[in-house]
Amino acid sequence: MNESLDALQPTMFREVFEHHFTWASGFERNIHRYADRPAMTDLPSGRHWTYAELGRDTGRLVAGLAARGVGKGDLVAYQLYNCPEFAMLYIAAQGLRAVSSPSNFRLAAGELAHVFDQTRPKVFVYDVRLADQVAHALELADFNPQTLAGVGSGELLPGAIRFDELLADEAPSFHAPDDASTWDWTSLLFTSGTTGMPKPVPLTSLNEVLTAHDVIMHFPLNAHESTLNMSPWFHRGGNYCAGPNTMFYLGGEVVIMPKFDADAVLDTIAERGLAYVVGAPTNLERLADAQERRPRDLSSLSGIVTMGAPLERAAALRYQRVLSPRIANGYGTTEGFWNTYLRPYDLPEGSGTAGHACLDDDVAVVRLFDDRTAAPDELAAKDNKEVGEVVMRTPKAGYAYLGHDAEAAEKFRDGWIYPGDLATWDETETLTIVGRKDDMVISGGENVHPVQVEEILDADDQVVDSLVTGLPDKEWGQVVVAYVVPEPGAFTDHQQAARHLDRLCRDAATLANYKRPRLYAFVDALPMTATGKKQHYKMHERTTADAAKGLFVRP
Ligand SMILES: CC(=O)SCCNC(=O)CCNC(=O)[C@H](O)C(C)(C)COP(=O)(O)OP(=O)(O)OC[C@H]1O[C@@H](n2cnc3c(N)ncnc32)[C@H](O)[C@@H]1OP(=O)(O)O
Repeated sequence: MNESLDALQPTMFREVFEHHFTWASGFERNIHRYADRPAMTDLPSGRHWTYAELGRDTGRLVAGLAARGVGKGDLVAYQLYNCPEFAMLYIAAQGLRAVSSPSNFRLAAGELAHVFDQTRPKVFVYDVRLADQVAHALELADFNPQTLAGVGSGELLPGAIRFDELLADEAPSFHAPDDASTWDWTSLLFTSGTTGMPKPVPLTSLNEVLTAHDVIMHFPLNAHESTLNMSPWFHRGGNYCAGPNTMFYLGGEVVIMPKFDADAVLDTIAERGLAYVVGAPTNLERLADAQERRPRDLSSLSGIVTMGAPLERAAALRYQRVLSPRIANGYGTTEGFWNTYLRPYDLPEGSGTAGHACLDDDVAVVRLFDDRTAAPDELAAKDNKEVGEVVMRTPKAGYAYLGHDAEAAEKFRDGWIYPGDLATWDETETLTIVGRKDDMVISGGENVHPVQVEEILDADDQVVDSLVTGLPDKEWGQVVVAYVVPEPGAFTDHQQAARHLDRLCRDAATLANYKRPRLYAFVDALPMTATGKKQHYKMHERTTADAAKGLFVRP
């Protein structure tokens, strides 16, 4: 050992790493480096920003929020469709060492109240079109944020101000705080826990930077390119997958379309020469249908990236043929972003798989015991495609939940994330996702936890028991379906019964609309374990056959 080298400390590097390797520093660099280049274009309003203009407006927002007392560690929460204000709040929070926290605009009032209960944000910004549900949620949570602001021209809630009033008249351009640290918590996202209710996932500035790096490298993306992320930005796969997080760190342009419309996306690719579009497989399915109906020139595309649900083999091959030869698919979680990536050159052979581990990540499939607990030290066999649990270790995760220590201890163990996905791998360590440990359904890229729906159905006095699962579907990946055991003599008219239960779900304050079952089947009994647990996988296995037999009733 060279003692002089051993005694030498990388002190200056540590300083630079900690204070100048933040997401905010990266964005600030681009304000100057790419001052006159396009940063953001909002398609519905036609508004657009260069980097200098975005630096100016986010500087005004930083000053306006600071004047309202927002500082280090304060939560700046918002419930917005993809829009310029969303991007500006995300940036401005980083200019204050505050924490930005977007929530799902499809949440039911009771679910949003749960978000308020857990986080009590100092600022809450909402789209005025969501005013009714926000008002209901604030009332349920008995909560009044210090600052409540509305985006849009409709009527405001009592006590709310317009978003524009948050912008100071005079302020310096955005500046990364000198004391900001790569270790600061900068974002708080939400994932649905085992109960289905939103659970807060914090990310550090370093997580934000490394996620941007990862996306830039894997697509790959260049600073002169424009992207359109079709997913809602409140998802990790939205903002972070060539949305504001990546593109403003890189210096490229974000094109905003708040409401997904396949024809409008294809027209925009052709008109604006977009390099990438990103979305869940459901988005791609609709794009492919629309492109087949009316072909456009999509030659500007460097690729299409999808995540949020498995990409089926036949679908991947079709999108390659109809949309772009370069189709990619990331597999991961809100906690850790993507950890495997199906690269365009893996196609067509690899289609249907989730590809290989990402550059900075360790991914393994570990053996399961009979009761489906993982054996962390034993790998699942690669040669006979043994089904195990996939685990990952990644610098893109914060390895924490806010206020859910028990669930954090379950999910994060010895530096590994246990997301609950069942998978196989082969000799080349290509991963294939085959199911879930916890019976979660993925519909259109959104997670639905059966228990959250079953609780609502079971509360009806004509229902003995219910079981919610997913029916495989070409467009949605899976459609949420419910098997219901009625009380003797109840629900003789199945059509009427389905309508009654659908109304129950629509009216439930704790269930977002997209989670409600689209089909119902009425059965005499449900499969149970010896200890009285519902066996979802058994019903899941028969859904396709039941659909073919016409067993399901649409409300
Ligand atoms: C690690 C990660 O973060 S990856 C996350 C990736 N996930 C995603 O990106 C989510 C992608 N999904 C979506 O954006 C949307 O669900 C879409 C685009 C697929 C469908 O949305 P839209 O067609 O715009 O639906 P819209 O909002 O107009 O609602 C129409 C109906 O569809 C329902 N709906 C919307 N999304 C879904 C869904 N995912 N599943 C089931 N139903 C849905 C709505 O509840 C509504 O029902 P109703 O008319 O009976 O009330």
